[in-house]
Amino acid sequence: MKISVVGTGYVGLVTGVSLSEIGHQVTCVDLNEKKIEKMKRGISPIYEPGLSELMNKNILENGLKFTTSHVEAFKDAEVIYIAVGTPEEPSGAANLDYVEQAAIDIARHIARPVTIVTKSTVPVGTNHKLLQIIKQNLLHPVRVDIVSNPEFLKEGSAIYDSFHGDRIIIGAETGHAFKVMETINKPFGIPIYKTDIKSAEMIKYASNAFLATKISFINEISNICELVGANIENVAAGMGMDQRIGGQFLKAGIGYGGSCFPKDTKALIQIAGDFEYDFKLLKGVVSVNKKQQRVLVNKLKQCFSSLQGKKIAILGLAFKPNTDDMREAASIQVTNELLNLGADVIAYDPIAIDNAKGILDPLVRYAYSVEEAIAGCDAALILTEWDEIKRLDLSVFRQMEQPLVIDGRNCYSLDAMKEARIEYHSIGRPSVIEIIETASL
Ligand SMILES: NC(=O)c1ccc[n+]([C@@H]2O[C@H](COP(=O)([O-])OP(=O)(O)OC[C@H]3O[C@@H](n4cnc5c(N)ncnc54)[C@H](O)[C@@H]3O)[C@@H](O)[C@H]2O)c1
Ligand SMILES: O=c1ccn([C@@H]2O[C@H](COP(=O)(O)OP(=O)(O)O[C@H]3O[C@H](CO)[C@@H](O)[C@H](O)[C@H]3O)[C@@H](O)[C@H]2O)c(=O)[nH]1
Repeated sequence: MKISVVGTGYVGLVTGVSLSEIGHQVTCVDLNEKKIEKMKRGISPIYEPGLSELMNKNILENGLKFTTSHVEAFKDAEVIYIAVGTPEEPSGAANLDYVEQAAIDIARHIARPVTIVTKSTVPVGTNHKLLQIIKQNLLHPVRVDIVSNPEFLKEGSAIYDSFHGDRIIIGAETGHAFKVMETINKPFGIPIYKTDIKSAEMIKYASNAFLATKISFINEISNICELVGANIENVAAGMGMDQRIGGQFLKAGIGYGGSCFPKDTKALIQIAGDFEYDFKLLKGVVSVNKKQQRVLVNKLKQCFSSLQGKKIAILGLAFKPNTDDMREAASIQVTNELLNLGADVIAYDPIAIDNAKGILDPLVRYAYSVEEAIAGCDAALILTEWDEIKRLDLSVFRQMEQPLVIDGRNCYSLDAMKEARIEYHSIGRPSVIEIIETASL
């Protein structure tokens, strides 16, 4: 089918590339000329494993196109996906300016029947509103169907997720729209769940809110583990064996970040609030997450009488491994707090440094290897569990005069740290200094 995708952020680009890969004729349109120029030259604007290769393959083999022209993108399209951002408003609500503008852009350029598919995460009721906006702005009286088709990809494994997702949600109200979506998506071979539009919109928010709840829950348990002397890794493994609970998203750490969980949890609280419903549980999830992001600095504070002038290495800046995305990364809060406490902060990330430079405080200095970051430091804080960091030869920490590692992602086994005789504090597990002290009694 002839498909256009509006917006080439994570979702738009991955959607465009994967629809092209399964044989559709795809044109991606974005207002950002620099981005489009890059993609035309085969350069992905995002670091995402496998994306650049698949994008170039589809440019060459399947005629995947990029443009800034609405005329070029919309004139022949049978289906148009909206994948523009829905960022957080100061109130927590989703900002719908970009999706509404995209709807107007579409309405002003279509001259044949079109199915509009919303991939962006939008509050319940938005698709009906978009359909109204489109109908009010049409220059030619053509049939328009609307579909809610929320996206569930995870950054860092976006390509894999597109081809191996657990389900494709299709919210529609006409037989024609369901048929078009089934035709488009059949080659993915992923189970399709058909529902009404409002339920599809809610499935997306409820799914993210549930996953965020799992994370805040396990983080609370990890804090209690530290108090009672249990080990969160063992607790999560034992819990996850119960298929009703499931082992995924039970990794304790420094809270969730990224472009989705923080904003979508707040947006759902707001959606409920619009109907005077107080979503107490989700408010708890959000406040636990805020508290959890402070856990590392609190642990560090307990190791020193003052952090004034202390040199602290930050290992990992991206909100999760295998992405250069810095949106709502814990590193923002942690570096700000350390600088406020007078520490000298030197940071390393294998991929995200360029993005970090535009986001972190200018006082943060950067290193281009783990070794360079920790040389002469008083402590190293691990914020992102990159493979490179997990696989480090632990002797590298010996470059610190008194090795002290505070790990927000539980990258190393307690036994290995004990053997390396490195003071090691992690999440929900006994501290290695205590183990060394107890063993030598
Ligand atoms: N990032 C993810 O992993 C992810 C996963 C699932 C769902 N989502 C949802 O998908 C949506 C997009 O997220 P993202 O991270 O890809 O967004 P993004 O903000 O990174 O990218 C959006 C792109 O849309 C472009 N744009 C804005 N208005 C436009 C217009 N009128 N015409 C053409 N282009 C326009 C921008 O220039 C930008 O390149 C959001 O609603 C988000 O919540 C994101
Ligand atoms: O057990 C876990 C799992 C994740 N996280 C953290 O949670 C955040 C989000 O991680 P993840 O969900 O893997 O990445 P995202 O790319 O943000 O993906 C989420 O948000 C997307 C946007 O809506 C959805 O499409 C995905 O299904 C949903 O997983 C990151 O900070 C992770 O470090 C944990 O702390 N513990």
